[in-house]
Amino acid sequence: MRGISPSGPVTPNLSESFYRDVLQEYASRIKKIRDLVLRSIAKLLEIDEDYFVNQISNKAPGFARFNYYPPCPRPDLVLGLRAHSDGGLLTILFNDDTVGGLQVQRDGRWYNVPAKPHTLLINLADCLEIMNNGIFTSPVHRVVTNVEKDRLSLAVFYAVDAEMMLEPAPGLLDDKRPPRYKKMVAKDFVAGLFEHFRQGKRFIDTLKI
Ligand SMILES: O=C(O)CCC(=O)C(=O)O
Ligand SMILES: [Fe+2]
Repeated sequence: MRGISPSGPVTPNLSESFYRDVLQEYASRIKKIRDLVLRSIAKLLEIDEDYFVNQISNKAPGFARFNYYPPCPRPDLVLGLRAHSDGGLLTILFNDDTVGGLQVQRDGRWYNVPAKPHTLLINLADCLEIMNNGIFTSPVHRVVTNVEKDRLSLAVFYAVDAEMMLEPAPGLLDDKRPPRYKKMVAKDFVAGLFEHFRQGKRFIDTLKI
């Protein structure tokens, strides 16, 4: 998938339909990984194995985004992508295997995610954090720039239907485990996400009870 030269991205002379076919093939393969991960999380939480998979209706959107980070002479001043958590259900990230840059935050510290060949990185995202009532959380991450090398990544974001009510799975709630997030219609959540991202804040934090 990679086409990078020291002077910038190379666009091989391949047709639009070739890219479409490759992306469609990729999307259909990673969908199986998405469902496997969602089922595994449900199993770990001891709820109906299909609970999260069933939250993805035919109307639920999925987006692919190619990120290109050119070399930057001042990584100390410029980020490739500012700190955020992904807003949807799950993100599958296909990272450049030769250049690092992705960092994950934990307890206020940043950790480098190693660049590894043949590796997909799966991010649990905000909607899934709400649905699992905060047992598994959506990690804050960012991308730092590199003086010499450019970098590519492909992120596929799986979201939920815009009209869906976002709320913790009923199977995870009882008298001792009350909901930790306020309910919200998914489209209102998405609208809030972008507004908060611009301000460098996380919308999900405003929904915590
Ligand atoms: O480029 C990366 O490694 C991360 C991209 C990312 O976090 C995003 O697109 O939301
Ligand atoms: Fe992200």
